[in-house]
Amino acid sequence: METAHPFYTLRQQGLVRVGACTPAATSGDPAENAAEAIRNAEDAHAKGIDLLVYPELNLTSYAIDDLHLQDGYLGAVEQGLAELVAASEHLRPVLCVGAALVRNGRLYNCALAVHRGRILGAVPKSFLPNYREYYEKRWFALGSGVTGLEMELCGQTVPFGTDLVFAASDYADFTFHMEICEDYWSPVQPSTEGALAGALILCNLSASDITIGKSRERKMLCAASSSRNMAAYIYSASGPGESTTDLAWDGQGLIYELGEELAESTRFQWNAETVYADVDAARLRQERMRTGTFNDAARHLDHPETRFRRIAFAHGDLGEDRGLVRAIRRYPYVPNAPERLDEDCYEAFNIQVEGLAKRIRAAHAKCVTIGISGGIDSTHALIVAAKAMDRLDRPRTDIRGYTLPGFATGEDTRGNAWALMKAIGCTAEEIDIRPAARQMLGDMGHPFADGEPQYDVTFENVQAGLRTDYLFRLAGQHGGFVIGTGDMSELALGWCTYGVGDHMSHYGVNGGVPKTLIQYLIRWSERTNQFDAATDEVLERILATEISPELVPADAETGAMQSTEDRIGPYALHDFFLYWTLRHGLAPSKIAFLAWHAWHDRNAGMWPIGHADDNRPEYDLATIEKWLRVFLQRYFGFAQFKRSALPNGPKVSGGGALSPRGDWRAPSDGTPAAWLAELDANLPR
Ligand SMILES: Nc1ncnc2c1ncn2[C@@H]1O[C@H](COP(=O)(O)OP(=O)(O)OC[C@H]2O[C@@H]([n+]3cccc(C(=O)O)c3)[C@H](O)[C@@H]2O)[C@@H](O)[C@H]1O
Ligand SMILES: Nc1ncnc2c1ncn2[C@@H]1O[C@H](COP(=O)(O)OP(=O)(O)OP(=O)(O)O)[C@@H](O)[C@H]1O
Ligand SMILES: NC(=O)CC[C@H](N)C(=O)O
Repeated sequence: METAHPFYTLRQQGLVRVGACTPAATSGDPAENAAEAIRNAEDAHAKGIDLLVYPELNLTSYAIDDLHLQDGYLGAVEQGLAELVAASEHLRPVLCVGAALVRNGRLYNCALAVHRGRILGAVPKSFLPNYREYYEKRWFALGSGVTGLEMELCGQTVPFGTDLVFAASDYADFTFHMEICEDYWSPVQPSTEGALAGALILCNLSASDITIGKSRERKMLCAASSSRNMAAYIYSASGPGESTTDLAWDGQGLIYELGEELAESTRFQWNAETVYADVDAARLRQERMRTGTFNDAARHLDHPETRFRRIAFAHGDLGEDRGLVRAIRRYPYVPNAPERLDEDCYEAFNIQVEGLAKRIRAAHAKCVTIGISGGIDSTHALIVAAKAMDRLDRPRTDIRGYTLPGFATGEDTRGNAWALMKAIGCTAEEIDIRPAARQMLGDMGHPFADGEPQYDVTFENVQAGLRTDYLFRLAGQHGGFVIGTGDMSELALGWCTYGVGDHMSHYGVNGGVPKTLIQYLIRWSERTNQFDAATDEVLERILATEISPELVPADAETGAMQSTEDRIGPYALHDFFLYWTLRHGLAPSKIAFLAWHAWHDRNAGMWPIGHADDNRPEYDLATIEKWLRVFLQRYFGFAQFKRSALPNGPKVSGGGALSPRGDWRAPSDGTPAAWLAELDANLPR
């Protein structure tokens, strides 16, 4: 295998490829089960899998009743294990295999970690089911409380106990724990202690007979375990080939991470199957670090890491490019699946409406004022305000919409602004800000006042400032307050005019909504008939218009409007960068790695439902790097002072918010140097 630039390797990015194997079982034949396990391990090796989880007692067989207690049989199990250990010598994955083993005259139902010819440890099952169809206490000794021991196995001295976590010495964040089937049905799950002791990946070797509804129950437990323990959870249940004397087996392999399913096997099939996925162990470590409850829970259980043995092993990763087996959303704030998208939009929209309605009532506002540009942010703020007034049983005329054309306002957007205000039924007015702007620019000695085409930031900010000035004074005049329209993406970038500008308002309804979601919220309001057909028609027109602040006149030769995305980069990428920075704290090079996998091929992966076919860009690594630099410079540098003085507004997304009183606190005089240096050091050149 060829060595790749570290940037392209899973190890560098803190990802570990894990597999759940459902082998073809042969009931009561350890030699054949070992041979099958070796075939599965070789297949996993070829797939580049780092950690492979087999079912409970896969070498021994689970449903063999009193055969478990036959010395002749137990010898065959150890022989099978020895063959697997020998075969593992040249294989990549750590193998989590199940076998019944005798130690000190007691038979234990064990999970063993086997890697490159070494048995790293043996963990006995803590909880033995002995109710309904289960009789495990008839054969096995309880593992609960068994710690600190060793056993002799296949000529090796092997750590034995429920106090083991395994950690690769040459692969950061590759740490795991093993538990066995019933262990995760228990109210006190052994893997919780393993997680608190440092394991990021939790493995469950299971022999769970299938009855109606059991699959859902197992998924629920995987989701809950991975979510509560802030971990990846790999689960493998025995499949066809186990004895069907009284029970049946479906072979269910599952991989979960932080409550979300990454992979699932096909059940009820005779052939072996290994499902696999790349789990983001570094993200899990981050998640624990940023959720104090995880530390508190360790204290609550008297710090399991002081009791656990940490078994080190050298993984021996060769540093090859193994691609990425993991779905990465192009739009982290926009779900791909239609039902999820509708649910998210319903919640987002109602959070905004609820936030504003409460504020209107609390402020005893006679009206609200909004600057209506014909762009999507102010459009969205207006439809949220309309619903808020509806909910308060007040007329929509209590919304005072102002279109405030300046030097660069296009006729189309101005027309859209008017059409929208009419369709919504708010009070609509127009004030030409150009005379006031000319006056101000002249007073300031700006060359534009003398006819020079100097369209600099001052020229822009004078217009943005005057609009805000008008809106605040009009709000005061009419007994109301100003609704801010700026969105979360603009706050991330500091893409607004500070203080006396669109940065300021009395209540910012969109501050918690990223730009990429706003378009979907407007579409959702159309799809779910929140407004009438006339409004929907205007909304469609507005969605079709390119995002532009319209602060600088159109190009004299081409007539092209100033495009926001030409200047600061695509919001699609900025929202991607924002999500992984704000919510997960990932290093910039890791974010570039994920962005490249998500965006470099327009035909790969999913697009959100309804996403236009003719608007499916792709970005190479150089482009991603270019805009990521802009993002880092603005987000960690220049933009924070604007966020530190932010109006109130509701948090909307689980992906974070930028209020200095909420999810994101940072100094207003910071520097992006460390993040830019990390990018320099780790991107391929
Ligand atoms: N850390 C810090 N603490 C305190 N003050 C700091 C500061 N860093 C810069 N400053 C000062 O802040 C000022 C610069 O900030 P600011 O006045 O906001 O102005 P600035 O960010 O330079 O300009 C606003 C930008 O936002 C764009 N914009 C405006 C309006 C709407 C939209 C839109 O598309 O929605 C876009 C516009 O095109 C322009 O590029 C300077 O006077 C600078 O000295
Ligand atoms: N011509 C205009 N008339 C009224 N208000 C305006 C006008 N232009 C800008 N504004 C106000 O300033 C805000 C920021 O304007 P700008 O167009 O620069 O950015 P934007 O983020 O693209 O917003 P939008 O999508 O609402 O246009 C707008 O949301 C709007 O409230
Ligand atoms: N092997 C086991 O521990 C099976 C018990 C488990 N509660 C089940 O329902 O599948």
